[in-house]
Amino acid sequence: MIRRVDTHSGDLFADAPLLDRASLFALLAQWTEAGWLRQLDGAFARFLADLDPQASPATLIAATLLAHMEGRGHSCLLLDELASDPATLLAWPVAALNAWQALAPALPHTAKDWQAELARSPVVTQDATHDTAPLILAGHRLYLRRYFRYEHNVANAVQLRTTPAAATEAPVRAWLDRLFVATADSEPDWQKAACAIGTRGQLAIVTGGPGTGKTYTVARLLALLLATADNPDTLRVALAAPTGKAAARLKQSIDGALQELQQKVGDDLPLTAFAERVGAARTLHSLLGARPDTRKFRYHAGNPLEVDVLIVDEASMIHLEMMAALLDALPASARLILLGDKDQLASVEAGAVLGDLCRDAETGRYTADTAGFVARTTGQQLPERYLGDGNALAQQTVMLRVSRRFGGPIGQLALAVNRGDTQSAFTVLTATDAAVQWRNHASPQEVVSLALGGRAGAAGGYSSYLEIIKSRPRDPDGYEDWVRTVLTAFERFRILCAVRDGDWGVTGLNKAIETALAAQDWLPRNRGEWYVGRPVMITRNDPGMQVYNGDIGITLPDPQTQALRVYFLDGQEIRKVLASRLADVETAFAMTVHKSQGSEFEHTVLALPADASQILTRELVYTGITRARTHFTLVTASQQGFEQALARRTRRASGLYERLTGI
Ligand SMILES: Nc1ncnc2c1ncn2[C@@H]1O[C@H](COP(=O)(O)OP(=O)(O)OP(=O)(O)O)[C@@H](O)[C@H]1O
Repeated sequence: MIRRVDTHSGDLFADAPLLDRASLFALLAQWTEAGWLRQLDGAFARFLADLDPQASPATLIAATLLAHMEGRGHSCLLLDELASDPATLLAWPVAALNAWQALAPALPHTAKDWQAELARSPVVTQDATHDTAPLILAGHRLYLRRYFRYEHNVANAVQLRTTPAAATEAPVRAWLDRLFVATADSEPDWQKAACAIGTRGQLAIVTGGPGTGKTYTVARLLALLLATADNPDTLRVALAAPTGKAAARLKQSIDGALQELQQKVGDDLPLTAFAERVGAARTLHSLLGARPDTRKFRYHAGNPLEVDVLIVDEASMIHLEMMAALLDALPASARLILLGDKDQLASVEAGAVLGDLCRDAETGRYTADTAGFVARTTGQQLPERYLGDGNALAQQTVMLRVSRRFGGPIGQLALAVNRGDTQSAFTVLTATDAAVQWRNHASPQEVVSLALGGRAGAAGGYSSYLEIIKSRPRDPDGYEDWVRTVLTAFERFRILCAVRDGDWGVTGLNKAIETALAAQDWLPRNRGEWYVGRPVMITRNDPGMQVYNGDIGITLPDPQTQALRVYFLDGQEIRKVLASRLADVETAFAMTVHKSQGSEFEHTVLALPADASQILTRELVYTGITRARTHFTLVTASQQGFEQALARRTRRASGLYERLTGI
């Protein structure tokens, strides 16, 4: 019988563990108290124990871990890794792992043993279609029913959409030769190939790092689709992205690219009128018709979106549930084009959908059939090294490999980090280039001083937007323009954190920055929760008020009533909400790297604590660096923490790739 566990060492104060239900729940309570599990994880096991009074402790512990892993972004629990390498899978602190090891003799030893044990319980099924059990066992993967269904639906929809449809190749070739300039490069023009591939099948993915021309390419693909459409006047195109900011940026870039193309193609294609018809880009929540208090959207298979072509940018931020909802709402006849950087951090919520979908993007793995199609439609032969036997999705995926505006030190640093090449990263960080600076062995105070404008030559901290706030116009006519200037100035500089809590985290730094700005009279010294100049981020969707998770606004007085309102900028459009009506917000001088996805700032500061264990990953550092447009400052507590981050990859358990590949 297990009586007690030492939460420092993980030692069990008992001899050999003999696991029964009561001792299991006592143990789970201790693990929760120690912070190794969430309350929810144990509560889920209790719920299953009520459903099946015979459920074995091993089944209940698997359920607890499954809930726990879902909370950490995994779509399933990998039983083979749980048996063979729990330390890597669970990534728990040493004491927790010791406790797990002490328990191990009482648990199944191999993946097969786990499967056999789980299969015995009526709360687990291997037949998801006929049985309503809450847990689904699929080989060595254990799923919550909800996630199994999402993954299954996404895989099915992707498979249906990637069946190549017969494309009329001659007009595609003719238009592609007009839209792209021929190059003498030995590498293929992947942008041109992406456009060709985008015309066959009902799904195409264009992935690439920042500035590789994803929007440039998709604007040409739109022109191509318009030029080759049976009924171009009625072609319905929608633009969307996970956040309002990313959506506004997408619309702006596409409009710009179409305007430019209009000059190229003259009267042969009405691209300017087409851009106007496309309308504004929406957030995915708004496109799908999110409703308050329900996970269900207004648009779904029974009430599909009225669209022929849907372009979704920043697809790395789309979580599994959202991707399932998006594919469900899209009519079979519609074409979906996903744009995104597969190397960025995955969504906060469970799933790493773009990463899973782009598993073969680097190597291409194009079949002879695809290579033939690309050759006929673009006049380019794909080099041997990109040929292979990839799945149907790999045939519809193109990776853009050349960055057009990211070649300097920031681009070099991003590349080195993405490869895990610590040496090259240090070479860039220690070179004396104004674009990249590194403050090592720093304290959080260093970050605060940067927020006050402590770096010459770069967008200088937050004082510049606060300076503009001080010159509020008296004339109400000029008010909107002033609001726009304030919001634009705020977007020039940002502090990104790896963690939420502590001195290096979002909460600690926000507080310290507020205090420091107030000490220099940039902010009111006596301020309540809401004050003029407070930047805030929305932390929960509220479709009723049209504010969405991740939206960033600034608190300013209403020109008529002086009541404090939060103003948001979508492209050039201003939205405002009464501050007192916003419940789910946090101050946004410092924000997490996760929440910064889809945004770029002239000067980005990335603050990395010495030890944030599993949170500090290569993807996190890469995402942080690639938010910087002209200046990047890395602030680290220790060099070792940075090195460890580069060595650590984000891995999310999922069965999506295997489903698509039929493994
Ligand atoms: N083939 C090309 N020839 C000339 N300019 C190009 C080409 N491809 C892209 N560009 C230019 O490079 C810049 C970056 O392109 P674009 O914005 O499309 O990249 P992106 O991958 O969408 O970037 P982000 O990651 O920021 O969304 C733009 O100014 C674009 O006009």
